[in-house]
Amino acid sequence: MTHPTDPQLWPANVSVTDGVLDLAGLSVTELAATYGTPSFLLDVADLRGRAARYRDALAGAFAPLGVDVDVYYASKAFLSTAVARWVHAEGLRIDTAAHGELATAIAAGVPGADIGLHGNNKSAGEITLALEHGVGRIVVDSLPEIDLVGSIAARLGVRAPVMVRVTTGVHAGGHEFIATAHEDQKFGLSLASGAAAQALDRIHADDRLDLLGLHSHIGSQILDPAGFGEAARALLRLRADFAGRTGVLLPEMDLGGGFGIAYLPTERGVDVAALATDLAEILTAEARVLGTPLPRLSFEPGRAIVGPAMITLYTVGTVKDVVLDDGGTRLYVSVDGGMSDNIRTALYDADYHAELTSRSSTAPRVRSRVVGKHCESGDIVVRDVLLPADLAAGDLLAVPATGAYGRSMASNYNMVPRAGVVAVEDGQAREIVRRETIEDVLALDMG
Ligand SMILES: Cc1ncc(COP(=O)(O)O)c(C=O)c1O
Ligand SMILES: N[C@@H](CCCC[NH3+])C(=O)O
Repeated sequence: MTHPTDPQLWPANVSVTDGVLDLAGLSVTELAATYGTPSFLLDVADLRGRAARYRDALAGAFAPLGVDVDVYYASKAFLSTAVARWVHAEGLRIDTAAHGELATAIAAGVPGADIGLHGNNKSAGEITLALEHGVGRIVVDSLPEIDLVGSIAARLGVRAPVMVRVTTGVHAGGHEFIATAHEDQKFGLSLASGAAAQALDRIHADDRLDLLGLHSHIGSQILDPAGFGEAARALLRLRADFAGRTGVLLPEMDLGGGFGIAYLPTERGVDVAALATDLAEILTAEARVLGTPLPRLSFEPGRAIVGPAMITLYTVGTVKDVVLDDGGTRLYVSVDGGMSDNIRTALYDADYHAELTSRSSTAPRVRSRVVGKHCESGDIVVRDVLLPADLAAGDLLAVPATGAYGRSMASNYNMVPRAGVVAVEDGQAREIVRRETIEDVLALDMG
């Protein structure tokens, strides 16, 4: 059994007394009574600590080289105005990829200069909103987008700061659906086909655009850091080629996000300090070969900042023993949420862990599966976990490491209201995203 205090898997401020989990000074039994379940519970100090550690590790590794580093929080992992303010206060900027994320960052009071805009199919409305708010950069993802951004900038009378997202051919990431830099997928401009160089030339020749540099995001939930170095070297070479052609040495380079975290007691997340130190060496060596100084760098971690800072709290309902082909049994533990608050298990075969957190149990641990309440047999939250055999309706189960791509990918499947997010700090809790009600769901029905 893993005791829920392993900081790789659980938020930093958890403890367990008589089997009851306490998060930042409040027990999950009190939190469930006040806010209901399923709920996402956020350890605010843990979130802020991770943001600060990423900033310090990445900036610290490059400071001795005289290279400045910006860290953008990839808000697709999870965003609310409170989270935007907290991570911004820790020195992170905000990376957005659609209207809602951009609007939330703006509503949080994050200055435009500290916001970036991504997307493979940005609308004219999104680009206009970004430029009206003076975003620090728009990451161009296709050739047609160059003219779209240019024409909107001209209409607004501004010069648009842009980067070019380069598909480097590096294959990385936890699942095919979340690898983003191989050739046959929708993101970016290919290095191999020459599309990236063509984009650079076009932007360079366009007075409406200010070309800041190159961007690469190779994938998500990456546990082997080698791909970052490979992609970075490819970008430095492209930058040197461009400088050779035009005499312009691009000032910035973004190496994206994708830093993997632990989802199981046996896993370890990426050691960002070690990764940053290795990367600093790789980039220094490559820059020496190319004879070019290093650019200002940026990174876009999402999952690694918010993922481990949240847990999902569920109430157990039906529990049944199912006989398997091998003659053994599996305990099917149904909870009051499921694929509507965590689609990752169904979508990526993702693994999660779960613990009973509302009482202690001396019952033997048995092979179990935590499933949701939706009308799909694939509605699985935790595929394989050992749970006490005496689990019963009314028990509280917690699933750790659900802060990233849980609430942000939540749905109303079966017309369930989406779970809220409760932020806890120093014994105080408040909902930062309100739990939806049936009235919210019905309100969209126009009759
Ligand atoms: C462009 C871009 N930047 C950053 C991220 C953040 O990734 P992660 O949450 O894996 O750190 C993503 C998602 O993978 C992305 O597409
Ligand atoms: N949603 C994915 C990550 C995609 C990241 C966006 N490029 C996940 O849950 O792992």
